[in-house]
Amino acid sequence: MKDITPLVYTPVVGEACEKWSHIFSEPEGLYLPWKERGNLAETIKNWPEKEVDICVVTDGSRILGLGDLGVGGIGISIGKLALYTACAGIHPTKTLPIVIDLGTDNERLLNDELYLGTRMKRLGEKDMMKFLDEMMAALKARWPSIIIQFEDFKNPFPSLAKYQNMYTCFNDDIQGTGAVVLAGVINAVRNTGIAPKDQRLVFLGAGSAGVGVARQIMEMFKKEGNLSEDEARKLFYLVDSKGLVTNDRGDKLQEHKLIFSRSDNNGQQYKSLEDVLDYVKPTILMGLSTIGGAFHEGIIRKMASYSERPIIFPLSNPVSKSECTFEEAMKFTDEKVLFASGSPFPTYEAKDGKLHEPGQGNNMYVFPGIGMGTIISQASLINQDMIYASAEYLASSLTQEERDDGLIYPRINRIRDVSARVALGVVRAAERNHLARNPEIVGMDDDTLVEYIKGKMYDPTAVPTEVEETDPGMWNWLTSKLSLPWSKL
Ligand SMILES: NC(=O)C1=CN([C@@H]2O[C@H](COP(=O)(O)OP(=O)(O)OC[C@H]3O[C@@H](n4cnc5c(N)ncnc54)[C@H](O)[C@@H]3O)[C@@H](O)[C@H]2O)C=CC1
Ligand SMILES: CC(=O)C(=O)O
Ligand SMILES: [Mg+2]
Repeated sequence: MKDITPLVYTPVVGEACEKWSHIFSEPEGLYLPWKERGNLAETIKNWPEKEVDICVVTDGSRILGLGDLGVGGIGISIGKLALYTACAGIHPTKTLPIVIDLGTDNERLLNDELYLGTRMKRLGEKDMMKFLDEMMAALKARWPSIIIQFEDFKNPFPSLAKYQNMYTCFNDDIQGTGAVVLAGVINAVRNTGIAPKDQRLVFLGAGSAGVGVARQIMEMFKKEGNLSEDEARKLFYLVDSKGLVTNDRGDKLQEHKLIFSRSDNNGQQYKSLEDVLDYVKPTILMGLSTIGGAFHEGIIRKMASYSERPIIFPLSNPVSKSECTFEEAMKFTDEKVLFASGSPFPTYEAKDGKLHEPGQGNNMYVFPGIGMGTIISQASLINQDMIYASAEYLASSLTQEERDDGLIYPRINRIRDVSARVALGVVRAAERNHLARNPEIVGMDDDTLVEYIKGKMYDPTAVPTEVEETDPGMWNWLTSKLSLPWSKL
């Protein structure tokens, strides 16, 4: 997993999405273009697999931190679903990558004669919602239990608000990221010895991921720190491209930022990150800004001057967009930082020769378990309690050895075990919320349920030898691959 995830996922998947129309070899997923509106149910029938458990859908408008990549965004749907198979054992033929093609505002793509998508400017939110209404209904009509994961939409809040109580769906960037970062923060905050009420958090980036993460951490501070909503909210300072988000900044704030907008700035506006840091003196600094290198030496040194164990999470992807590297964070904090990044970084050799491993605060630690837990429980909805449980079970899944080594996330090579634990948490939350519908799991204790989950995981090393007799789906899949050149197998 340690070797393969950087290839099928961040950072290399980002490059694949950028070059998608040039490296295209086979569809690998479903392309739903605007011109098929009114006909999406028929188009979706073209997908050859009878059973689909889960799909990842993007509109390609904000792929990692790389911006609008049009239909090239399907690479991220494919990459995420490859991780569903690798991390949670969802059978590959039961996964469906989707890109909806509503145009692109990327001039490079519009002028590229090899671009595979529709050559038109991206349509607005109203058209998108109409298209999504039709797609959601068509997916559910064909596969009634399908789980729909929304991924890398530029503005994902309206679809989440509209569909979360209607369909079995979740938004990975708001909810999955919120959960995975919360898990890292739970473990990191323990290591600082500073109580939640005395933490101060600055977020560079107030988009879907930034606000999603801030909301989840706020929930934890309310629960664990016995804080009121207002007391917890006041610990958060969000910074976007215009500076600190305040009520009197003079621009119309997007709806999702309002919850964290400050009113205690006495008319003063803080434009740069440096100014915000001087004002807040935070103990925690999060990067979800897509601005590579934004946490430069001066910023990191300031963080080191405010607390003994500064928490610095440069979470933007891919590596080129990371707000700083692990090496920089270690060097400029005198090796005291508690660190996690969205994309992988190499280990760091400290002055005393000890090797330190960076944490990877990436939603890949939770979305496979959220999907698997939903499949196992046969839950009809994915609610906030299920998302929160994924964070709690991830946080508590570290082994003693990992804790002794100072890790805040489990080692990636254990991801299958970890995903089973996360799935367990999701199932338990579904049961608590009366959403679970699988009669087989009623009354199972935790150990039995974890074994049950693991038993349902597809194991690629156990492909049956007589595939044509035992599993026609697998046979079809294999033969379709055999039409490719040998080198691609
Ligand atoms: N580690 C993980 O698991 C995840 C990481 N991400 C990463 O987070 C980043 C942001 O994703 P979204 O929030 O969905 O994007 P978004 O486009 O919704 O938000 C980006 C935010 O950054 C702000 N920003 C842009 N330029 C800035 C500047 N110069 N200074 C300060 N703020 C600036 C924008 O105003 C906006 O608030 C991406 O790089 C993405 O790859 C997203 C989801 C999961
Ligand atoms: C990891 C992820 O979902 C993102 O960077 O958008
Ligand atoms: Mg994403």
